[in-house]
Amino acid sequence: MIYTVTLNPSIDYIVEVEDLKLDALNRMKRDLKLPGGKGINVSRILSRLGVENTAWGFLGGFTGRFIEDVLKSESIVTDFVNVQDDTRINIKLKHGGETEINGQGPQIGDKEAHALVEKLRALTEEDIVVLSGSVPPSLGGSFYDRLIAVIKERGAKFVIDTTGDALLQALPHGPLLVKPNHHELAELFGVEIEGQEDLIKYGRKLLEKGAKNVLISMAGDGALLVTEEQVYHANVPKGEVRNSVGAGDSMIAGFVGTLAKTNNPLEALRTGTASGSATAFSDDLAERAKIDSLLSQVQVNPV
Ligand SMILES: Nc1ncnc2c1ncn2[C@@H]1O[C@H](COP(=O)(O)OP(=O)(O)O)[C@@H](O)[C@H]1O
Ligand SMILES: O=P(O)(O)OC[C@H]1O[C@](O)(COP(=O)(O)O)[C@@H](O)[C@@H]1O
Repeated sequence: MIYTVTLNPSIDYIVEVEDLKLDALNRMKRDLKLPGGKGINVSRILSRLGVENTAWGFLGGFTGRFIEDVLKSESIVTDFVNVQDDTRINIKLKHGGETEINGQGPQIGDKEAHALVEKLRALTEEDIVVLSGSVPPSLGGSFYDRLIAVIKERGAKFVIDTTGDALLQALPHGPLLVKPNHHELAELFGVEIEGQEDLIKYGRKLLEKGAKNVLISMAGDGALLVTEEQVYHANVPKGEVRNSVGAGDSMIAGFVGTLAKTNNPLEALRTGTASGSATAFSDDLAERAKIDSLLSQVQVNPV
């Protein structure tokens, strides 16, 4: 079974304006409220791909109820710890470009944090846990370490999609997959990355530090999969970009769901890329039909 963990879910409030004017009244051309947070996005795509999964994390208040209702309407199994404060609302402002303003997240107390850790004690060796997104400041920087300790104790595998120290600290524990985008990879090592050779060089450093598979996503330029054996490149299919929020999460869902089913990293890369692009070409996360229709356009080649 695949479990996703979203410590800091969000309602993604997508707001489109014709021409953004600062210090003035702007009127929305269009707006859309979507359940968000990285693990939740992974769960929604896994379920569209027919991969059984359960969504774990923290939800609170009227915003939390909205998210839970949408997930239930999509028949996703949820098992969230309830918190007192409202789940955050992240603003995704479309004004020609895409400007994102993400909230800090609610206050989470020791009791609630402990309740989530306890849920992980039911894991088995058959399970994969996808740890995705930022950690609300009230949980403290090392909360993922606490979860990883229980995952390892239970013999389960994990994927981690986060940034900075939280990601670096997780590497020695051998994550099945990490998926930095090209900007995050450069930031992680505090370097400028010039081209494919540099991407591979720093991708290999993540392998040396313990990751089993390193997927480097490059938005419209596709993705590189760096493994011990080989490096592969996947191209992106053609389409009109509508909303790239959640593209990375969709890629992780496609990759992990397919790897769990087939144990074939190349098929996983192909489905992951098609899933990411299908979401970039959709208003909300991609529907299954769109992912399937793009699959034949994705070619995976050794580099
Ligand atoms: N502009 C785009 N055109 C086509 N595919 C895209 C585009 N943006 C994202 N994708 C797809 O989604 C994947 C992940 O996107 P990316 O933006 O790199 O991740 P993140 O959302 O984590 O920053 C890409 O590898 C690609 O398959
Ligand atoms: O936890 P963070 O890092 O603040 O990110 C949360 C945001 O990331 C998203 O999950 C989208 O992530 P990606 O675009 O990287 O796939 C949004 O739904 C959410 O608003």
